[in-house]
Amino acid sequence: MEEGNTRSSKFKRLCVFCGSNSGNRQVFSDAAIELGDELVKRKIELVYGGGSVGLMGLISQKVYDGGCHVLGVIPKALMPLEISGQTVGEVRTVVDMHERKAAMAKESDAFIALPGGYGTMEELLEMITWSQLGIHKKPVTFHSPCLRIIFRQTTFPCSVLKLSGTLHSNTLLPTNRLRLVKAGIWSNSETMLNNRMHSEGFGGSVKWKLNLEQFSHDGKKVSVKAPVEDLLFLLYLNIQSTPNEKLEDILTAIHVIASRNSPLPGSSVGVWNRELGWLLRFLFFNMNLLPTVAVPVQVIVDHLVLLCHELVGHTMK
Ligand SMILES: CC(C)=CCNc1ncnc2c1ncn2[C@@H]1O[C@H](COP(=O)(O)O)[C@@H](O)[C@H]1O
Repeated sequence: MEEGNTRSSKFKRLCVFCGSNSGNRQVFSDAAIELGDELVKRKIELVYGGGSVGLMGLISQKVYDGGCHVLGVIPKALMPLEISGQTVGEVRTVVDMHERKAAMAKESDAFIALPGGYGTMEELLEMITWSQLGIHKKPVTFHSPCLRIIFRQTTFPCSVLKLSGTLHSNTLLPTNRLRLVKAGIWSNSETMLNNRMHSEGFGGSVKWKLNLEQFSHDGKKVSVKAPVEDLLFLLYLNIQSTPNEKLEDILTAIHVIASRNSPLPGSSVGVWNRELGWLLRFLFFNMNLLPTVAVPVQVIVDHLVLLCHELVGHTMK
């Protein structure tokens, strides 16, 4: 809901993981400032790692200047100004990095990662792991508006995504593999987060999941109830390995779905339709830039057919 320049959000406090450096490209700083603006617009409080270095400093200053509460959680060892700089807003001192992460997780409703290095990646992956273990049930994602930029210009999410390649060694259960590749494809991080909340039963019942019992990988049948976004993300990861004629079919199918606007009452199909439209554009822009995950093309096509039937079936009722 929008009121002038202010939007409401179901998230009160968001934890942002990001680089302690600004990187060598303006787009990273822009992304931090842009996300800071989004939080202010939505009156969402920030939880972050404290200090004023790098992207952490940029986003915390932006949110603080915008009048929203900022909580910086900083280990004693990083407290000296010459290490981390001045923290704006509330400062919570903790004993070590472990306690910091636990505090950041406890204080937040969701997690978003901006570009960063090892620290950011470690924090992001730990939150995904905790989600996998059921330690928390909060959404975890990348700040999607800069996803395209990140794909083009850093190896960070590519590294995360490449981890999803472990699916081939069966060390990741299909359900957890899907959790790992949750990085947003949407134009709007919050839509993505809301959908995660939605599909995981927060703030509403589970309404829109595909039953992937027909999913066959390496000759094995798996049984997964997956939100549509997971399927689309798999598609997105694999589109590069899809032969052109199939690709055209897929994109046409997506377009047909995207042009439908008659969701079931109370369902999130309307949201999906909009997001599918965005996906279409995104796919065209990024087709050649994506890491390949060698899921057989036929599996993806089968999924998509299933997806079309499900979506069309539901939207036409
Ligand atoms: C000793 C030193 C170089 C300190 C730099 N100053 C820092 N101050 C506060 N948190 C930090 C600092 N460096 C890394 N971090 C932690 O690591 C994450 C970012 O690491 P990175 O830049 O992506 O890899 C941050 O979210 C934060 O939790």
